Amino acid sequence: MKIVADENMPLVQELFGSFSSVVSEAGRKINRDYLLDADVLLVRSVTQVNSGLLQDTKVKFVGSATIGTDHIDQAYLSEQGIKFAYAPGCNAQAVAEYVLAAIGYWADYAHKDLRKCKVGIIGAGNVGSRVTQVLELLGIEYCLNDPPLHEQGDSRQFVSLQNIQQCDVVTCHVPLTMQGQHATHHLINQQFLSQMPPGSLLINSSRGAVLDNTAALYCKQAGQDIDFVLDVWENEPNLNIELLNQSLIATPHIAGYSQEGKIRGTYQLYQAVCKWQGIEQEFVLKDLLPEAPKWNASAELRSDTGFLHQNLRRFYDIKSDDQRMRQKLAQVLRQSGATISEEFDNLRKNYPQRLEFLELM
Ligand SMILES: NC(=O)C1=CN([C@@H]2O[C@H](COP(=O)(O)OP(=O)(O)OC[C@H]3O[C@@H](n4cnc5c(N)ncnc54)[C@H](O)[C@@H]3O)[C@@H](O)[C@H]2O)C=CC1
Ligand SMILES: O=C(O)C(=O)[C@H](O)COP(=O)(O)O
Repeated sequence: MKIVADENMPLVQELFGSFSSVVSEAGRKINRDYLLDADVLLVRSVTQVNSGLLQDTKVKFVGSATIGTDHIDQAYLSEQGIKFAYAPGCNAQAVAEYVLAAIGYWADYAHKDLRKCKVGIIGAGNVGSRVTQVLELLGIEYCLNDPPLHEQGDSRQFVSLQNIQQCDVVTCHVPLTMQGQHATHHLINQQFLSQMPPGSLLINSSRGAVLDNTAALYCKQAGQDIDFVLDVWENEPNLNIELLNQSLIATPHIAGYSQEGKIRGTYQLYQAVCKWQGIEQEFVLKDLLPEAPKWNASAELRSDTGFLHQNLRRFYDIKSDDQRMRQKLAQVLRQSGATISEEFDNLRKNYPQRLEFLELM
């Protein structure tokens, strides 16, 4: 068996090497030439998997070590009888910790008392649910919006998007969908943004196009008093620098980039390939995950979340990710040579080790 894999996937050789040859390559460079004699293709979100990539190849299994699957033409794979697997929930905790760090930084920056704030969560799946766990841990009020789950009979209480947009903090945890009754493309649009109260915060760590980036820039340029924490951008990796400049926190699509999240992603695909091939698994996940110091959000923190940012930053300092991105992209703009897109990808490829720090169920 021959596997072609994104070079940003950890442990591929270790997990698959005993029963397959493995070729690793930068995700954006994987093209049909790499795949002509490949049986399995393992990608991350930067490789568009469709007929243009797979036609006339013998690939029979595609795996994406990610939660989001908007880069995969699943209808084509199904038509061609190509098996598909992804990694639901693999890095959900990392995103929830990113959101907590963003809220903590904003509260510190804007002198907000989080005990008097309400967080509106759009999308109550793996990530959104972990965000609720984190907020409950800290005694911070929240509400949920998820029409598909509500229609499926989920027993949790849900509110309308109109209620969400009145919250002090809005955080998006939906897939990017272009069609259908609940399509999420530009879900956060000019109308939504205009209804957000002065001094509120919008966090987008889902997909760039869930937020209309042009509308977001317009509202800031028009002087609207809302803050943005943006991890994902329309037209990645060629993001809108002016929107970055207008954001409180800007990061290069790394909300899910904990070591554990990346390892779980590869491991979930290892499990899927072993099942597909009838191979007995040699490895167990817990033996692959790093030891990490855990933060016990003590009771007193529940009473005074004012120290949230100061307490959190020793585990994850979101502002350092923001500063690194701004410095690197500013260098690009000053010098010829590298491009914004190349630097965006470099920031992700060379992202420093980050370990998960919360004990969630
Ligand atoms: N920035 C990053 O590094 C990461 C980003 N993501 C993104 O976050 C998204 C969510 O991740 P999970 O929560 O694990 O996915 P999930 O599939 O567990 O949950 C998504 C939820 O969104 C809901 N939903 C769909 N359309 C909606 C709409 N129009 N309004 C409200 N809710 C809607 C679904 O019913 C579902 O409950 C992923 O699809 C991915 O695009 C995920 C991991 C890392
Ligand atoms: O899992 C997802 O969905 C994500 O957004 C990942 O953080 C994407 O990471 P890459 O696949 O782009 O490395």
